[in-house]
This record gives sequence, structure tokens and C-alpha cells, in this order.
Amino acid sequence: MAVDNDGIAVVTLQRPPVNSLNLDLLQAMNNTFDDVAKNKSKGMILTSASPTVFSAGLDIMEMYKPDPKRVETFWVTLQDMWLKLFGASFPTAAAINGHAPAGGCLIATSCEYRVMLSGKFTIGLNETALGIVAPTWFQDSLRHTIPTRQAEIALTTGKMFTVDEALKVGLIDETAADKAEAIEKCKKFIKRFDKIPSLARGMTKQIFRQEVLKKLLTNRQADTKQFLDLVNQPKVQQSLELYLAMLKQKSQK
Ligand SMILES: CC/C=C\C/C=C\CCC/C=C/CC(=O)SCCNC(=O)CCNC(=O)[C@H](O)C(C)(C)COP(=O)(O)OP(=O)(O)OC[C@H]1O[C@@H](n2cnc3c(N)ncnc32)[C@H](O)[C@@H]1OP(=O)(O)O
Repeated sequence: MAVDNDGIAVVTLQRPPVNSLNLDLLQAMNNTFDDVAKNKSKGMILTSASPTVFSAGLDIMEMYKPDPKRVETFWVTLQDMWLKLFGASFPTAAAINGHAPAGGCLIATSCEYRVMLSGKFTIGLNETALGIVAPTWFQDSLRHTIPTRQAEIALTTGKMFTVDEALKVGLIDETAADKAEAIEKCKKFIKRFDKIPSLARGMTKQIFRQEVLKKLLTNRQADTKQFLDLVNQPKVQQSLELYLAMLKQKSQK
């Protein structure tokens, strides 16, 4: 992860080849978010070092034949990442310079503003298409971004939106021709708060988001148990094996 700082922290996800979210990356993100808060940055922009993938979502290897202690730590660290990002008092934006499926879409929808590169990229919560259920807080992040009816249809169909579709439904706020332009547009969004007192801004954001945050905070243990029960089911392990094989086959073509 690289952080440039000119008052606005630009945090670049850098875990080749596809920025899949494993335990190490999630821990690094959490440390970085804490640093951004401590350094009193004006705001934070999340982007990717890959020219084609913002993030491929959760690292499936963390869930396939998992070590019991590690997979639990993995999930709790993912919850922490979401609580820190969705609940950040500083302004957040995502310069989405590539595909953003599942956990990649979760990161983007946890930010306050999204700029995505025009091109053949897709974004969405595709869990149902994989035969799994997007956790409540994944669903809440989408519902917080696009109208409820569109969110329900997107979640139940596992829809991956093209850039044009994402713009039309409000899943992204703007498009950009390249990464530099996407970052500039995100900076412009964050600079809109230059004349707004930061305490009032931060508290307003937290009040606006508190219901959704509270849901996970009060249900953390149950959420973790639900994930662990699911991930340890033989049928889920079988699906993960097939999905991994499919991804491998596709990447070797
Ligand atoms: C599936 C989980 C099931 C059950 C768990 C139980 C339930 C609770 C969990 C609920 C929440 C889940 C949220 C998630 O985020 S799950 C992950 C969903 N992600 C995806 O479906 C994306 C999969 N990847 C892709 O579609 C493409 O890789 C992508 C479009 C992002 C990029 O395509 P590109 O052509 O550029 O790269 P590839 O050649 O496909 O991939 C390169 C190598 O990376 C490996 N890869 C890709 N994605 C993942 C991943 N998410 N985890 C681990 N590894 C991944 C891919 O296999 C290639 O590997 P090699 O063959 O090079 O070794």
C-alpha cells in the first residue's frame, strides 16, 4: 500500500495480481485508515496500483480449507475495515480504476464518493450469482448508495453493473478518462468540505450512518458465527474449490 500526502491521502491498494483482500492487506488497510485519522488529513482517496482491477473482493484462499483461528481473525479484521471506512469521520472517495466485484464493491460503496474509469470494467455485489449470501453490512452499503428497489434487484440477481449502468443508477458519481483524472475528481469532491467545519461535517456523517454501523456493532459475534458456520459447510467448500478452478482455468486461457 502506498500513501501520498498533499493534505489529502491517496491510498493505493497494491497486492498483485488483483488486490484480493487477504488478512495481511486488510490489516494494512486498517493501520492506514488509523494513520489517516491521526494525521488529520483533509480526506482519503482509495485507488489501485493495478491498471485493470480495483479489487477482486475477498481472497478466496482465506476461505478455502481455512485454518480455524486465521479465518475467524480474517472475518473480524474485515468487519474492522468496514467499520473504520464506512464510519470514518474524514471525507472518503474511491477512484475506481478497474473491476470492483463483491468485496471490491463493498470498499467503494463504503466511501462517500465514487469516480470510475470509463471502459469495460464492472462493479457490483455478485454474491448470489456465486451461490452465497452477501452479509447484511455488504447489502446495507449498497442500499446506502443506490435506491432500495434497484439495490434489491441487484443483490438478488448478483448484478455486475457496467460503468454506464453504474452511473445511471448512482452507484458511481462520475466517470473519468484515466486514473489521474479520477483522483483529481475525487480531490475536487473532498475540497468541497474546505469551508465546512470538520466537526459538524464528521458528526453529521456519523449520525447519517449510525443505524447501519450500530447493526453490525451490536451483532458482531452473531455475524462472525454465521460466516464461520457457512464457510465450514462441506457444500460451500466444494463450491469454493470449483470457483477457484474456474478462475484458474480462465486466467490460463
Ligand atoms: C466465493 C465465496 C464463498 C463462500 C464463503 C462464504 C460466505 C461468506 C462470504 C461472503 C462474502 C463474499 C464477498 C467476496 O468478495 S467473495 C470474492 C468474490 N470475487 C469474485 O468473484 C471476483 C473473482 N475474480 C474475477 O472475477 C477476476 O479475477 C477479475 C475480474 C477481478 C480480474 O480478472 P483478470 O482477468 O484481470 O484476472 P484473473 O486472470 O481472473 O485472475 C488473476 C489471478 O487472481 C486470482 N483471483 C482472482 N480473484 C480472486 C479472489 N477473489 N481471490 C483469490 N484469487 C483470485 C485468479 O485465480 C488468478 O490466479 P492465477 O491463476 O494467476 O493463480
